Amino acid sequence: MPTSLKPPLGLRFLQSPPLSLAPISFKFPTTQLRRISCNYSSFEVRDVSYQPPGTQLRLLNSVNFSLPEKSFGLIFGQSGSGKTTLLQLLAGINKPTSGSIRIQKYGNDGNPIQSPEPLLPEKVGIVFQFPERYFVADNVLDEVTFGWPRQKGSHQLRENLALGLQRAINWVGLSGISLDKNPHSLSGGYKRRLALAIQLVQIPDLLILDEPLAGLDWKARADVVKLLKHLKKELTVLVVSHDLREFASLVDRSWRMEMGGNLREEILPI
Ligand SMILES: Nc1ncnc2c1ncn2[C@@H]1O[C@H](COP(=O)(O)OP(=O)(O)OP(=O)(O)O)[C@@H](O)[C@H]1O
Repeated sequence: MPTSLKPPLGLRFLQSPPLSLAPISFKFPTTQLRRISCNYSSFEVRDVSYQPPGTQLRLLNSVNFSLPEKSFGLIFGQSGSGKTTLLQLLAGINKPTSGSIRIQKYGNDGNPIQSPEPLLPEKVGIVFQFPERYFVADNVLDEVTFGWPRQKGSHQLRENLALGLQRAINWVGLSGISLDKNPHSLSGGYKRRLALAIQLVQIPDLLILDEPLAGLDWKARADVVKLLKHLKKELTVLVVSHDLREFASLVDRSWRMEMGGNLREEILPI
């Protein structure tokens, strides 16, 4: 059967019982984001320092910054200054030695409306540098569903994942490609789209990208920038990059990471 005639992704994943997957609007409905229109939240990093366990090295030094929801932040700085180290803390891969990483909700008067909540690692999507190097499957469907629950009895969860997957695939513009395709045979730009879709299945509170343009040709770079411009309307996006000019039109806040792990707010030096 030609791939284009195969059942939609959700059906193929869930198999039984079948889902009715009528055309879905892939614009993120506000209700699905669980956001209340008159309030807003901000992702906040307070006094975060980091020493790798068992060392005396201080890689991050009392880092403070915040990023309101649905905005685009860019961190730049010299190689070896600590940018990736910070992203790893935000994604929960390592724990800060001190300080907090949290979500603060505000009312429309600008005052906090409740105590801050910790940013949960499962609510952070992270796309590492050269994500395609970590693809493990030999087709797009397996790549994107890798790690999903396989056991019976979790139908609701799997259904939500499948619907989220369809939405993510459409959102990043991958709906036209065959799910049987080997991820490694995709173009550079489409590999990055796939890596993004994997992170968008469950809508993250924070989407982090480490050098998302690295290794791409000019056309793929322009595609990824355009895609992130679109994503920014719906998500809070934090990017680490040296490609300041290409991101300039998207950036709401930017910071320079100085050697020694000191972060300070700075407009892009372009
Ligand atoms: N676990 C660790 N133990 C000791 N040193 C480390 C550890 N992890 C990172 N480093 C060092 O911390 C410094 C910051 O590294 P990091 O990868 O965060 O920098 P970066 O700003 O992301 O650099 P690049 O732009 O090259 O990716 C580097 O000197 C690195 O060698």
